[in-house]
Amino acid sequence: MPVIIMKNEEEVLKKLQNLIEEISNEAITSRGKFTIGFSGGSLGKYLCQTLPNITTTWSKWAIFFCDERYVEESDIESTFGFYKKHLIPLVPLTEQQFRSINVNDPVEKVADDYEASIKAEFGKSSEIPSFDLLLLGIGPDGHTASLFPNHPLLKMTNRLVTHIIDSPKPPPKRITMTYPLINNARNSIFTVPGKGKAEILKKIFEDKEDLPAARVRSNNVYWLFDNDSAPSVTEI
Ligand SMILES: O=C(O)[C@H](O)[C@@H](O)[C@H](O)[C@H](O)COP(=O)(O)O
Repeated sequence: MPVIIMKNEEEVLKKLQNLIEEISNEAITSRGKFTIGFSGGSLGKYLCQTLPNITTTWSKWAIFFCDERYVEESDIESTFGFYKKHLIPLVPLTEQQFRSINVNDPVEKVADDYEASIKAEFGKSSEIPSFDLLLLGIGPDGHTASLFPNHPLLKMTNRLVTHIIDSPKPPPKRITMTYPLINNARNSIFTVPGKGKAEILKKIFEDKEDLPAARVRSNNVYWLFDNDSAPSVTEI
């Protein structure tokens, strides 16, 4: 559970950049590709600021979403829509390298198909896939991906991807990775600089509240804080 405290957001983003570069190149060297999960929210801005500076083999990247809103790609709330508009012009990635969703299908089917596409990406073995890296955020209520406090999805063990229709964070309908998939990742990174994250990180690290983000147990979980967000206790 590496907790890394940097001086400020700029230093946090440099650390994020270095970790993504290092993890991507290890994955490509060892396994011939790099499987990564993007989240929405402020991570989008962070990736636009960092990914253009890394040295990697972009064609080997397979990009999925830790969660995605059930909206048209053209909708401002679409996470893929954000990356298509703001990130793709900055780096040598193609749209096809992103596994987006088809909202012409019911949300239940979208989740089923997304799970099937992840299994296909990793080969149909019965093993739970191990993403090389999941980039996660944390909401003010301690949610991560679209796993919200006290929600039944927190207990789901028989699915890798599922759907939610009552997300407390709009929009209400989403698909989301579940803990069996998230916790089998080789690495996950929470990029959480800034005063705005201090309170929720205090709840998790100092008050030991059992919130959804605190339940992430990927093989390596990196918490990237800065002096404004870092709790006084850094063990959970
Ligand atoms: O699509 C989403 O809504 C995200 O995946 C969500 O889990 C996000 O990561 C957190 O809400 C943190 O968002 P911020 O980083 O913008 O606070």
